[in-house]
Amino acid sequence: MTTSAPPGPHIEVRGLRRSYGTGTTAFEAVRGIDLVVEPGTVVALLGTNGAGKTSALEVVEGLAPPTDGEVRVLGLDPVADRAEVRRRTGVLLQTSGFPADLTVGETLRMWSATMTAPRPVEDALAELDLTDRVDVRVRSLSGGELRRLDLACTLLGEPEAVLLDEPTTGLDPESRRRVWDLVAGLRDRGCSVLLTTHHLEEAETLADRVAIMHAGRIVREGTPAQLGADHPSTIRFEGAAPAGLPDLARLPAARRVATDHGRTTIESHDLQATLTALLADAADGGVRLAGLEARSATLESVFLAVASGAHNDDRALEGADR
Ligand SMILES: Nc1ncnc2c1ncn2[C@@H]1O[C@H](COP(=O)(O)OP(=O)(O)OP(=O)(O)O)[C@@H](O)[C@H]1O
Repeated sequence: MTTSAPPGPHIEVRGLRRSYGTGTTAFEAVRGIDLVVEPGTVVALLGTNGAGKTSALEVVEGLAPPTDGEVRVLGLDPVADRAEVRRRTGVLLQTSGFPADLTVGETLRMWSATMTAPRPVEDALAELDLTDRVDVRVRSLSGGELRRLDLACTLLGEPEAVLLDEPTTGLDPESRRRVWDLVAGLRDRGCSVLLTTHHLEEAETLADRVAIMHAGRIVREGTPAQLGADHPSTIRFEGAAPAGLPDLARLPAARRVATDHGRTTIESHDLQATLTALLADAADGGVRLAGLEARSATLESVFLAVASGAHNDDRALEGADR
């Protein structure tokens, strides 16, 4: 990896807008977003379907010019300085377009031949667990293997900045974990990573910062902990509230109690206070709470609030129409 990036963010997006079509049929998919990815960090772009994640990422990748706003990758313009940006970044698109007749090994060697300083193909194969697939033709690969081949190609040039559009879609849990380790390794060696994902656990595990998009705008941005801070924790157990327990709604810091899908959920603003009181009541009443679990606010609760339109619209509109 070279170290020629100027000091400052590896990826910088300011007031980015992207529209499709013109005139009365124009549609603005990205409506003024700001995003910064510092070296050695992972930023996850989450969002509802059609939120504009891919549309934004394609501009950062240099595949389309912005309708308005500015994008810098390693201090360069991804469209005007396309050749250099391409050489120093790794891009994983949502779908790959490898020739179906080539084998895995041929594909990687062909890719490697286009690069100035690729790493050994064998290392890339081993890293993505593809060594025993080296002679298999692309057309015969499973969806997960194809995704791993795609990733191997993305990382072959030892990129300084990496853009990954849904890197683990279609991967089984074990392969997904392997990709997470790989992304964490990239970060540890100073690489910047901007990825989109629908897996909230992926964002929670990997991302230093998360941006949640909805209808073309970033409506939440921060560390996973910051995003969860305003949201209630949850306590769950199987079935309805058992006889022998006092009214759950009167537990300290309990906000909402609901029983659906065969489970009772208690939302709390102070998990420790609510849980302590619940356990004391259960002990006093000789009640066993089956399948008991307690969780701090997760990205899932933040995301669901955004998706259901319960987010703070003032913040959503901050970036609008600037
Ligand atoms: N070429 C295009 N022409 C017109 N509209 C488009 C085009 N590409 C995307 N869109 C629209 O732009 C919006 C944003 O799409 P985009 O693919 O960026 O969303 P996304 O957040 O990546 O969605 P998903 O999570 O479903 O992949 C969608 O409403 C989509 O229909």
